[in-house]
Amino acid sequence: MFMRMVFTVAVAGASGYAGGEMLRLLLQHPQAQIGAVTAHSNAGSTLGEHQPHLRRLADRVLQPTTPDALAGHDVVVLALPHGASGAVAAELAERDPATVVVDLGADHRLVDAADWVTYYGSEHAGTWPYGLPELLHTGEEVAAAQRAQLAGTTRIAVPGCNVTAVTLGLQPGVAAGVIEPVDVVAVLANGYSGAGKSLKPHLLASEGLGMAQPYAVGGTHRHIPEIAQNLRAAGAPEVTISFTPTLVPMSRGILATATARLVPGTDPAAVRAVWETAYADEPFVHLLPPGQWPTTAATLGANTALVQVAVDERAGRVVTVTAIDNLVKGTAGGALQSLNLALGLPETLGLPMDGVAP
Ligand SMILES: NC(=O)C1=CN([C@@H]2O[C@H](COP(=O)(O)OP(=O)(O)OC[C@H]3O[C@@H](n4cnc5c(N)ncnc54)[C@H](OP(=O)(O)O)[C@@H]3O)[C@@H](O)[C@H]2O)C=CC1
Ligand SMILES: CC(=O)N[C@@H](CCC(=O)OP(=O)(O)O)C(=O)O
Repeated sequence: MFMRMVFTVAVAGASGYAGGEMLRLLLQHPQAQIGAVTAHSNAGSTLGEHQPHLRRLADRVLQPTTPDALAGHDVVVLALPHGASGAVAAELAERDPATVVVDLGADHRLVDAADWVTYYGSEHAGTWPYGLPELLHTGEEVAAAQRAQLAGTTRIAVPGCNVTAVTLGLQPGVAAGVIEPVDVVAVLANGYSGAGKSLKPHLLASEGLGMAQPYAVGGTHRHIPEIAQNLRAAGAPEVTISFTPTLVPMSRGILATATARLVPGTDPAAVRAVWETAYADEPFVHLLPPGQWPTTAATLGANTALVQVAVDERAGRVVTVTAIDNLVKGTAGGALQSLNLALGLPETLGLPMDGVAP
């Protein structure tokens, strides 16, 4: 719909990590024109005080996050805490249903309202088309169904960053029926930016720089139902997942190691071809050559997910390792990729394929 046009975009939560990364990517997008930038407690200050790396927007004044500030744009990106985007989105829909609203938070991701209540403990805001273009659906070799849902949509629920990493690692094996999704174990190393900017004692550099610390242990993490939802889309009738994230001293990045039992009778030598086929045509999901392992460093700043798969024959398990930048493919990059599809633009437009190193 905006094929040869500029689109205007407002970013709510522009003082935060996800909002800041969205702005960084939008500045590189040839058809995006940045409109209002809003915040909450920091409204009234300049963007440069919070995002000093975004030089071209340094003098922009952050407005309060109100429907008045956000209305009148072609696209609104909500980078707000959980529970805050539902009300804002509802007001925007009343004012201008044609505005494309992209929610980086969790409010509109889950299909089952009961899952929302269990893991988030509030009223469910509703379900929107899910912003993971590569999501496999049962019986398909390519992710055409998810892309079809995103084409022309005015609502996008961007996945959680941990969810993106674990889903991309495991879903080819689920869709092809070579792994059993009832005994999945995922352990993740997570950078601190995933926790947002708000101050918490365990996130102080004096504490965090010297340790790796697990959190949300024992089946409590909010991303568990979202991962299960995705693996069910890929064809798993039932999913059981043990999920343990670990904060490690890096600012960006997720390294997700997810393992599952190999379906008995499966030829271990045939497993790699399943992942090769699933991702052969994906611009942003790269299965590495045998023997090369994903690292978070190789994804920083890029919208890529690096994936590797191996079979542990003695344990009878398939081991997948996936690296992403939580703020790019895990949030803002995945959002922009989905937004391109929603606007009828080339999916890869304006998105970085190459990272920064070292
Ligand atoms: N960080 C990440 O890697 C990822 C984040 N996300 C999601 O993106 C969203 C934003 O996360 P992130 O940027 O990390 O968080 P931050 O804490 O860094 O930023 C939060 C933003 O929301 C604003 N805000 C805070 N409270 C309210 C409120 N009550 N109403 C409206 N605005 C408010 C803040 O404004 P102010 O500064 O003025 O207080 C700030 O702009 C969350 O839903 C998060 O879960 C999703 C995937 C990955
Ligand atoms: C390090 C850290 O705390 N990471 C966050 C990731 C947040 C995320 O992916 O986003 P949503 O909160 O929008 O689901 C976590 O594990 O909860």
